[in-house]
Amino acid sequence: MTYPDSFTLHWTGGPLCGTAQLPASKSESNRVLILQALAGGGTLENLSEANDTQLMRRLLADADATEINAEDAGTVMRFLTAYLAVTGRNVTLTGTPRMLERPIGILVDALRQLGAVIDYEGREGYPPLRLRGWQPVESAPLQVRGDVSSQFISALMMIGPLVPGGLHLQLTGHIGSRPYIQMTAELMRHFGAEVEVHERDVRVSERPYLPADYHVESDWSAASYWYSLVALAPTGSQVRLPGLRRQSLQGDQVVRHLMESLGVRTEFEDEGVTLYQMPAESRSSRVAMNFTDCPDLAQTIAVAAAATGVVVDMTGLESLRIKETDRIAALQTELAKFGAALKPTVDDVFQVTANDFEVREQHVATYHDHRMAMAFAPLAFRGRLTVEKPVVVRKSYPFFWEELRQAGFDLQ
Ligand SMILES: O=C(O)C1=C[C@@H](OP(=O)(O)O)[C@@H](O)[C@H](O)C1
Ligand SMILES: C=C(OP(=O)(O)O)C(=O)O
Repeated sequence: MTYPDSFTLHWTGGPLCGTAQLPASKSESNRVLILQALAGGGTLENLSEANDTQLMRRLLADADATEINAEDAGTVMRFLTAYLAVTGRNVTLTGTPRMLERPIGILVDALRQLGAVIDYEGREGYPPLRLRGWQPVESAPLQVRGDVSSQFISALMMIGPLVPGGLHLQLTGHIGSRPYIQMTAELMRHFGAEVEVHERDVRVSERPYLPADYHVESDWSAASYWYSLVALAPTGSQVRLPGLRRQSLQGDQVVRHLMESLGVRTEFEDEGVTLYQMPAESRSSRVAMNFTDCPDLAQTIAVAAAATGVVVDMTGLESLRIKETDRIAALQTELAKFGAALKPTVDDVFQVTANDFEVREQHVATYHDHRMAMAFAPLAFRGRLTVEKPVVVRKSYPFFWEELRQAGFDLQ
């Protein structure tokens, strides 16, 4: 699809009803691509069309490249750094200007202790990186901070079976995004690995991966935008989302509980879920939510809460500052355009509030961040709205705007 410079969105119909297609999980897809590369095979069904995943697939297939560009994909940058380090490649890893501001030192330090030769081509602790091979060594337990990005831990875990004597990580500090670590462990087991994750202790045995087939579940983070759409839509709205499972590996499935406070009920069916809008009286007036385990849901909830008038005390937002953009600053600037705020209160709490929330032809900037675009789009139920640089959705949900059009939005 081609994306214009901006989209003006507008809803003219009655209740939102129908079925929406979700992309496949990019977190599952990008792990399985690495694991199948290490295992030497297996079929992969329902691979995500997301740019982050298609990029991972292309880069893994290019065995001769001397420079690899991970663009703006955190999982690609972090997972490939570990994968390429232990496969002994001599290669430079780089990314978009924003990727060069996203830290990677914790992962590089750990890989060096495992015998990887890695240099910084620019600023210490940040990409671009120059990988110069691997002399595998048996290592003492590695101390790895858990409070910057779980992707470092997942990246190390996935190469664990190749490390002589296995891998032992001792996680330090506050551990964020823990469900993604669990997802990594589960998928590794699917490919024959022996891995144990306890509170702060991760152990992976040295043992070859086995090829295995995998069918990727739909993406729960992407589903969050449909929850928000149902929350903001006219009375009586409901949407069916195929491809989501009750037994999910994705921590963002917690959206179904969080969204109850904002008036959306979930019903599981054999092949997916249906979301129902509940009466406005069923919404909470004030609620506390912690995003330590599900940072990618924070923007969806902040915008939906502001629009529905639910005061949310948000915690666990620390990692938002180092994602595709500083998501806290971006939310603050964009919410202010609608008469809403995300204000620091006490002890790392950010409170979402809205006075006279109004949608009247505002332009939402997206900061190279797919989640800014998708989190604000549901506001089009409340008035005409322009989303700038809609191409950003390519990263995780390339056909998002098509789905909105199918659902009945006017997009110009
Ligand atoms: O491992 C993964 O697939 C991801 C982990 C999370 O990142 P952090 O661990 O940096 O919070 C999440 O925000 C990202 O979208 C995907
Ligand atoms: C943070 C995200 O992705 P990544 O860190 O993989 O770039 C995201 O998809 O919201």
